[in-house]
Amino acid sequence: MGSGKAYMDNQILKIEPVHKPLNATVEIPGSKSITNRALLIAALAEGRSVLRNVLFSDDSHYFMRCLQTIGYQLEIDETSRTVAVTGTGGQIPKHEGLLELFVGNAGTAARFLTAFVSLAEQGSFRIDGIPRMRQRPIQDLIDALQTLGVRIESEQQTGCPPVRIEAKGLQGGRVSIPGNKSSQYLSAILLTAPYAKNPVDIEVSGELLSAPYIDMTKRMMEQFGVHVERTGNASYRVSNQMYQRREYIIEPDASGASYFLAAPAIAGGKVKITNLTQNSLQGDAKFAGLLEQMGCTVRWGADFIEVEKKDGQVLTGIDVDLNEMSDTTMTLAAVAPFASSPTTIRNIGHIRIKETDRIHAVVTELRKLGVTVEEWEDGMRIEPAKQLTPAAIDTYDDHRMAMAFSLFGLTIEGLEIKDPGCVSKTFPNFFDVFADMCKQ
Ligand SMILES: O=C(O)C1=C[C@@H](OP(=O)(O)O)[C@@H](O)[C@H](O)C1
Ligand SMILES: C=C(OP(=O)(O)O)C(=O)O
Repeated sequence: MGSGKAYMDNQILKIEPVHKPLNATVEIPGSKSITNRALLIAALAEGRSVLRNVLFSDDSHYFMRCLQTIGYQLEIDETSRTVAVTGTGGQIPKHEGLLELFVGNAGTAARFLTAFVSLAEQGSFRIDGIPRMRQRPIQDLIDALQTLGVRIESEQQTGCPPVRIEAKGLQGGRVSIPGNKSSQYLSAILLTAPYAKNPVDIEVSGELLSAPYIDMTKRMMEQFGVHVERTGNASYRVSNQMYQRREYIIEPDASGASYFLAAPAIAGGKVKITNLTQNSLQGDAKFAGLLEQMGCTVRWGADFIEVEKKDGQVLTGIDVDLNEMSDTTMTLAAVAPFASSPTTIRNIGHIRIKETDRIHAVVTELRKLGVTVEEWEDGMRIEPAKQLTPAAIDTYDDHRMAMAFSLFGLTIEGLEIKDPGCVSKTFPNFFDVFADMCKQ
């Protein structure tokens, strides 16, 4: 089987069930969120940073290509998963005319690069993506950057990309930013704030969703030598500072790991993920805790995490607020029908504006398999399934739909995943790693 990237659009992949308990050790590619933060920070630092265990997927390719288009020198070695970035100490390279940056459907690239190019002293930039990206809101970030002195607008006044920026540097000052659509706006401002002309005081108005990603941003900024001051419950101050170039090892992707941790919960046996630890920067590493609540045994080692479902162990459903790790909604939704009681997933309304309307997509595909599900605006309740029927799963150009629903194929004979190549957004060799897990 080739890597996800090799698939043709609309190809269908049949998942082969496993007939014995799993017993596998799995290596997961680098984190998307950490890779794209590290690339941005390294570009802003002065001198050459070497990033290791870099994720090579659509989202990171777009990010790297955009940095190259802007004028950064990247030494890319995909075989050793290493990228060396020569940073320019906050001076964004000059260019003539309009610079077009294409970000596909990478939310992190769209949001982080919008703030990043706003640091340029001069120059016109246009950031655009695939049609779905043109439906993903960015107005709150545009408003915040305007407040900080940037000339920026949503080109078609839709509040979504394409975004036009006439750069003249980031002035800094006070800004309030809503946190109820995406945490990526706040991360974008925090990451670039050290290079504003004046200190930046940021206040989050209203609730902040996906909060662990802000901790990740803060912790990574600290790892590269920049301090973010917490000035209140929901406020931050970043003064003028410089990132320090360094060698940096990127953690395995915890959201990508969730499918493999969930596999033994469905098929029985155990799966160990190497190099993912309890000290992870990623909130999604806590997904294992949900499986533990459902009845699995979880072991954290110095350099691994392992999930086991013991022979005869019955899973129980859980009632969870998944706001802090909403990328794992699809994974939990795939485990839930195998529990003996219902699972309720709450406070995830914002996943309707991601790669697809994820609540609706999950509910629709679970129903195809014969699962009883109740859908509401910001959540769902999944009933235990007495019997699952095989189906061809629509994946909505959403990598997480493809990866999570593959889990059903571990026990259902004849389960098919449509357009499996969409996994290339964050995990191009997903199906190779999945097949290998089943074979071990
Ligand atoms: O900052 C990040 O790296 C991310 C933040 C989250 O998005 P939201 O803050 O939009 O929920 C998450 O879903 C996304 O996959 C990555
Ligand atoms: C929501 C996701 O991606 P992004 O917002 O970074 O495009 C994701 O990877 O599940």
